[in-house]
Amino acid sequence: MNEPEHDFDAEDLALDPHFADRFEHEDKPACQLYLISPPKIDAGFAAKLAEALDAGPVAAFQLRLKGIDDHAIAALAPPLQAICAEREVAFIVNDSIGLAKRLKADGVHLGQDDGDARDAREQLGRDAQIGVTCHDSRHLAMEAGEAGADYVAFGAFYPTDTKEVQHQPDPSILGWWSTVTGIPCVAIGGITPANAKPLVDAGADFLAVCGAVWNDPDGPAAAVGKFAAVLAAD
Ligand SMILES: Cc1ncc(COP(=O)(O)OP(=O)(O)O)c(N)n1
Ligand SMILES: Cc1nc(C(=O)O)sc1CCOP(=O)(O)O
Ligand SMILES: [Mg+2]
Repeated sequence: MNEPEHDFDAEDLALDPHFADRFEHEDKPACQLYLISPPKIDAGFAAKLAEALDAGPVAAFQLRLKGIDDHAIAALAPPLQAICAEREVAFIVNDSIGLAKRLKADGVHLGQDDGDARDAREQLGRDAQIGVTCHDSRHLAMEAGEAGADYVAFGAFYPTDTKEVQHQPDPSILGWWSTVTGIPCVAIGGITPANAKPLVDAGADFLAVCGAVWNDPDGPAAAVGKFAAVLAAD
C-alpha cells in the first residue's frame, strides 16, 4: 500500500510525550489475548465462551457476528455480555457505534468504513474502549491515534480463513508504533499459539484471535491455555 505523505518527524509522531523512555519497550505491560467471536454462533456458544474465558487470561471479547442485523445481534448479546462481565473481560462490539451504545458495551471496534472514532467517543463517552482497524498503515494508525482511539489494530499478519484480507503488515510496524506512542496496538490475522511469538516480540500489546481458538481440535479452552503458555513465557 502506498502511504500518503506524512511527516514522520519524531516530535510530530510523539502522541505520548514520554515516547523516548519507551524506546526499548521497557514499560510495556505483558501482551494479552483479545478473543474474537466466530462470525456465526449457535445456542451452545455461551457455554463455550464461559469455558474459554475460564481457561486462561483473556483481556477482551469482541462480538463479531456477520450476516445478521443489529437487532438480531442485540438479542444474542446479553448472555454473552454477562459472561464477560462476571469475569471482568471487556465486552467489545464490532462495527456499530449504535449497537455498542444500545448494549452499554465496554467499547466498539471500528473498521475504516464503520464510522469515526471521534463520533464513537462522543456517543459512548470517555470510558469506552475504541479500537480502529489500520491494516498495514502507519498513516491510518496516526490518524486513529489523533482521533482518540484507545487501540489500533494491524493485520492480517498471517493467512486467515475468517476474513478476506488485502493487507499483510510486517511485524516491525508493531515495534515502530510502540516507540512513537503509548497507545496499545493489537495484532490480528491467522494468529495461532505456534506463530504468535514473533508478534509478541515485535511489540504487540494484544493478540486478537478467532479461528485458532474456536476451531482448535482440542477445544477452545485448550486453545486459550496454549496462548496463555506462549504469553506467560514472554
Ligand atoms: C481487533 C480487530 N482488529 C481488526 C478487525 C477488523 O475490522 P474490519 O476491518 O472492520 O473488518 P470486520 O471485522 O468488520 O470484518 C476487528 N474486527 N477487530
Ligand atoms: C476480523 C479480522 N480482521 C483482520 C484484519 O486484518 O483486519 S484479520 C481478521 C480475522 C481474524 O480471525 P483469525 O484469528 O481466525 O484469523
Ligand atoms: Mg468492521
